[in-house]
Amino acid sequence: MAEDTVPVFDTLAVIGPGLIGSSVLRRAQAEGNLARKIIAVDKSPDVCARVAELGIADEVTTDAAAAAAQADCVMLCVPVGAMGAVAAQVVPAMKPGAVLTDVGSTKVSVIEAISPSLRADVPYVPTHPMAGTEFSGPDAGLADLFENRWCLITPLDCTTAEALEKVRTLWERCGARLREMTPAHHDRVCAIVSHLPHLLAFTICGTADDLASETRSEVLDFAASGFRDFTRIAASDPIMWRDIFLSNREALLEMLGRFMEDAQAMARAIRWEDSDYIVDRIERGRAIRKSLIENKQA
Ligand SMILES: NC(=O)C1=CN([C@@H]2O[C@H](COP(=O)(O)OP(=O)(O)OC[C@H]3O[C@@H](n4cnc5c(N)ncnc54)[C@H](O)[C@@H]3O)[C@@H](O)[C@H]2O)C=CC1
Ligand SMILES: O=C(O)C(=O)Cc1ccc(O)cc1
Repeated sequence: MAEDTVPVFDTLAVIGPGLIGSSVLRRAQAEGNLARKIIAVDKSPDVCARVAELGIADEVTTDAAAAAAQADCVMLCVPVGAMGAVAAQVVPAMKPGAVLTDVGSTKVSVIEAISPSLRADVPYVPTHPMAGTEFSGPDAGLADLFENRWCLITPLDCTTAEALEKVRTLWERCGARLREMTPAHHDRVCAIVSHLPHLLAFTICGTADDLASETRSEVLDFAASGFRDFTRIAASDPIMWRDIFLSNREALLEMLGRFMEDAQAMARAIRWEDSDYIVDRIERGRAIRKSLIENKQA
């Protein structure tokens, strides 16, 4: 058997087969070399029934501990606020040497929440695939969601080299590009590139919605592409984003503070007709967009 056809894990349990978890399931099914057997676990019987209907896992159950007991890798794909409780349920049931990993959008507080459940014989590899959409649930997943997207990995002292290598291979086989960093650095980077933009999108839609009703209907009728682009992000899942904001509170508040200072500076430039400042800021935005396109991340 060629090396890249050998499955990375014998049995992979995906806990929370929503957008991200079901994308991993679909990829595992499409490639055949992520795991020999795939188990999907969700607390919601409706989600389990849908995953079974979609036929994207070999086994589907609401019993997280029973699935974890069979698995060589348990991947937590639940909202970040649920990670600690789910780890407490699954880790005691895991086989010695089986790998624990998560895909949460924040890392410091997820690691803090999972740490009390960790065992010396269960290596833990925290990850964050930087790919997604505004949709959630098992129907939203895509086998190529991670193709050419970054997956950030924040190894810890309890991350063995062997577990890290396996999780890296799993994400490479999902098509992702990998980057390792510390959990604290991860949270600052994601606060600016992901969490603050979502906060701004939710806020601007709220501001528009607070306007008098006739103006609000005009917003809906005439929304130019600027507003429309914010509404896509603002359609994201409220529980997931509540959890992200609360769990990355410090880094997010710091980036929001910086943003508000810069927005004030822009307001001042507009008030005093400082054209050079305005043009400079817009040119910087255009340059960032151009680099994203060159990096194939647009
Ligand atoms: N949506 C996105 O674009 C991205 C999300 N993430 C992270 O991935 C994780 C999952 O996000 P999505 O797939 O978007 O969420 P989702 O809402 O589509 O799926 C989450 C699933 O977890 C299940 N769940 C919740 N609590 C549970 C529990 N205690 N036990 C078992 N199942 C439970 C829910 O029933 C749901 O089916 C989150 O931590 C999120 O921060 C990471 C990258 C991108
Ligand atoms: O849909 C979008 O624009 C996203 O930003 C998706 C996304 C959401 C959460 C993450 O942690 C990573 C990516």
